[in-house]
Amino acid sequence: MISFRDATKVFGDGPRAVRAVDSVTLDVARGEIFGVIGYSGAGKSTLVRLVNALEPVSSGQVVVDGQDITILGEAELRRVRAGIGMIFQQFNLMNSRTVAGNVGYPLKVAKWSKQERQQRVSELLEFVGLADKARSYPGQLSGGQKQRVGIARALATKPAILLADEATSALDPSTTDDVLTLLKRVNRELGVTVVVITHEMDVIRSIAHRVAVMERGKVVEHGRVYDVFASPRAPATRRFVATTMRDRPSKDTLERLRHRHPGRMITVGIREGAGSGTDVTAALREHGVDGAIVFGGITEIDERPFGSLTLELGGDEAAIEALIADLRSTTDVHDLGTRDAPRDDPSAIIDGDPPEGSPDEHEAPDVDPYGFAVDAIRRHGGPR
Ligand SMILES: Nc1ncnc2c1ncn2[C@@H]1O[C@H](COP(=O)(O)OP(=O)(O)OP(=O)(O)O)[C@@H](O)[C@H]1O
Repeated sequence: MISFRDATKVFGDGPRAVRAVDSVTLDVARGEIFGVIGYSGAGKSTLVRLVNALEPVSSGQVVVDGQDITILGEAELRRVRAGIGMIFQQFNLMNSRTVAGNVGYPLKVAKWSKQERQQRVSELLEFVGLADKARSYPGQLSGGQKQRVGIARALATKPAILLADEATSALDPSTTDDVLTLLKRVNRELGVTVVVITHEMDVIRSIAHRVAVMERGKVVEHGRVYDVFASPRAPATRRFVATTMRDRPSKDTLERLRHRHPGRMITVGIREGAGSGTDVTAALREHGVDGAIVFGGITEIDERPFGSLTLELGGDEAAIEALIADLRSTTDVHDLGTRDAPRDDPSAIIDGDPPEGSPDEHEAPDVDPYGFAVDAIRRHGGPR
């Protein structure tokens, strides 16, 4: 549906030039929810603005629904833009118009008749659950309701693509969930391809099928959300995953755990199929080892289970070793040792450090290039 081919956008020139989007090659499939995540200034907004040609590329190509939009004239671009809806962090509603007036505005511009407009507006308000607010003004609505109006307006002309630029960043957690659920319905029920831009990995985890991670204008990693969560490669990706998955004990938590549970502890990755919660229970039973769950969390990504459990093991030493070896054949296991003989520290994962021996071990910065300290991510990026 959308193809970036070596797409580059440079602002300014000479030594002050900023490569906001730097040689991005990426495909967004028809009918999917595609997430783009990155810290402030990574180039996310510029990337989506290339899709509706609000910004022209400096070089490379952007192909939308089979059409190379980098070679189109203004009149043709207007037609392409009509097939693309957009929603924003600050909603961008017209305060002097009613909800119905806002939603119907694009139809007025597109010269729909009054009767057709009225019918389409009530259909849209019904879809977003605001049928009773047609005559209200934006000032009388909550943030979540305003974003619903934004979504209804973006869908008015039946676009095939919806671009959502930080659409939930101004909303509280439960309202965010409602809006994300609505975006899922837009995708599933109306077949609209949705591109979601965000700095919150929770948003990606909740709705995206695939994700691209951006850093300094480049896509540093992309793939299915489940795969990216299960084995994040780029340091930036690991930090994003750590902000949303709080299932592994941090250094401080581990210290407290060791105090309460002096025995042998392990952290076991829980995945779909092999390495599932059921497998862990079966392995414990098979090896005659007791396992007390002392920390952890399992969530769903792309409707598949994902997370980890930290267990304190009790029983015969040899049986425990055999159990760990067995679990290691199907999933990742961190052996935390005992209080008196501590081993692996799973907070290495939370800190975003690459596992030992990985190629970018020496590249993982404590502070990202935009001065966003890892500590700050931990403090402010907690679970919603
Ligand atoms: N119109 C512009 N003129 C000059 N520089 C720009 C312009 N738009 C964006 N930039 C620069 O391009 C880079 C990428 O910006 P962009 O807004 O795309 O990032 P972002 O990831 O969306 O961040 P944010 O979430 O803060 O908007 C930044 O360094 C920004 O300052």
